[in-house]
Amino acid sequence: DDNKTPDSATVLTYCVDPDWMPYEAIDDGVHVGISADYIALIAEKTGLTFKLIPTRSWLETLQLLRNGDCMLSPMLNQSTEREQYLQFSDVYFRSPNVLVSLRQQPFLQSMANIGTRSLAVPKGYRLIEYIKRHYPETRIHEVENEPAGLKAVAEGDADLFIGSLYSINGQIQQESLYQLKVAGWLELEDKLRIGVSLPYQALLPQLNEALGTITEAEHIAIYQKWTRIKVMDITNYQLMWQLGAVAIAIILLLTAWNYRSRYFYRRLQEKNQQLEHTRAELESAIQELEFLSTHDPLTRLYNRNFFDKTISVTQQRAAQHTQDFSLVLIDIDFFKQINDNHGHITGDAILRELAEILRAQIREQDQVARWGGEEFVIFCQHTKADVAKALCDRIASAIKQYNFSNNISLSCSFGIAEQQPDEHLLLCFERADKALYHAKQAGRNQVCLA
Ligand SMILES: Nc1nc2c(ncn2[C@@H]2O[C@H](COP(=O)(O)OP(=O)(O)OP(=O)(O)O)[C@@H](O)[C@H]2O)c(=O)[nH]1
Repeated sequence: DDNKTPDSATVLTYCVDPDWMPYEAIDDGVHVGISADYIALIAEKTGLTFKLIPTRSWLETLQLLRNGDCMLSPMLNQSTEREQYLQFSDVYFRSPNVLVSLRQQPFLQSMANIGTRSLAVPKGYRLIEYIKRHYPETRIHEVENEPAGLKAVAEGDADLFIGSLYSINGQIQQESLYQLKVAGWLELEDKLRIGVSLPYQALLPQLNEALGTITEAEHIAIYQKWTRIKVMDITNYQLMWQLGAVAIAIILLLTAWNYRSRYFYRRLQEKNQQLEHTRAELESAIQELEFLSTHDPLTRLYNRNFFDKTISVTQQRAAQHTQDFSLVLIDIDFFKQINDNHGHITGDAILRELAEILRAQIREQDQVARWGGEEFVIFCQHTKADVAKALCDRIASAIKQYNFSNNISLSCSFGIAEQQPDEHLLLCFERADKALYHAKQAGRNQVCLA
């Protein structure tokens, strides 16, 4: 067949990489892997017949392609060097190229960071071409194939291996090379095509057409069939630990912050409670003080201070409205004897009991105060002397009936003064005092009118 034009009768010979799973390999003389499935698909779609020429290495495959002993190779990258003897189809399969190192190596990210590390690359791979062009400083350590490259890294003969993600993944799983990890990605990805030996390039349009009719579902089915292996652990542990540490630090900080806030909140609440307590105490102290400033602590009646103030205000009002009032002075008879005979404590009790009687007997408009030791004063507004007298009689009889402490019987003397027109309170008081004096003089236990 001189013009090399393919027809359905032609058997197309091809060579593959014998050791590049899952892309392709030769297993007991049979072509297996991704490219085997694509060859089968293309055969089905075109009616062409393909025949594998087995080889022992990728280099041998390239050799057979170069001298035309193989018409094509179904899955390889295009490169300048290869273009000298191959024509390439459209890309039909892509996969990233990755760097592999021992686990303890740092994460390198890309070729740019490999520095002086030695790099294992399979012989004949166009990656060698690529690295020599872009990273001429790199120390390249050529190996037979991908498994040999991975082994070199695992055993420390090379620092890094470079290859195709899916095949590396598969081999790490298969060989249990778990001391290896992916240490970076290459900017270069595998764009896999069919390479046709130049004398047979007329095959290409038909092959491209066949590739073009492969559906997405068919692509995915093949991809999944051969890459359905556990995803290699490509975790960057160092970064993970760092992130973890940062996260823990943040959590601890937040917890500490929260704890401190709560602590301060509690302290604040305590302080507030103390403050509230102190405020309440202060308020009651103020109330007590206010009370004491106008009241007698023993009898809880008004004291002289209140009486002075209130009466002077009332006096002014009385002067304006010519309101009349009466003053009643009350003095306990022989109180000294009570103290002497029964003691001061009983004397105090008697004073409180008398105060109780006075409070009970006075009318709403009256105001009673303890004037001094055993002396009381009642200020009776709008009250004439005769009405004040009636009040005194009522008080005297209440005292008589009252059951005092220690069964003490008690009497009081009363002095009443009715305000004269325009009379000053003090003068009125003096007259009441005089009346009281008369009551005492007249034998006590009686009411005297000024
Ligand atoms: N227990 C007690 N005694 C008081 C208080 N204030 C004054 N006294 C006593 O009241 C007595 C008043 O005595 P005097 O002024 O001599 O008058 P009296 O004994 O009541 O006799 P006459 O007023 O003349 O009937 C004194 O012994 C005071 O010590 C007090 O708050 N409590």
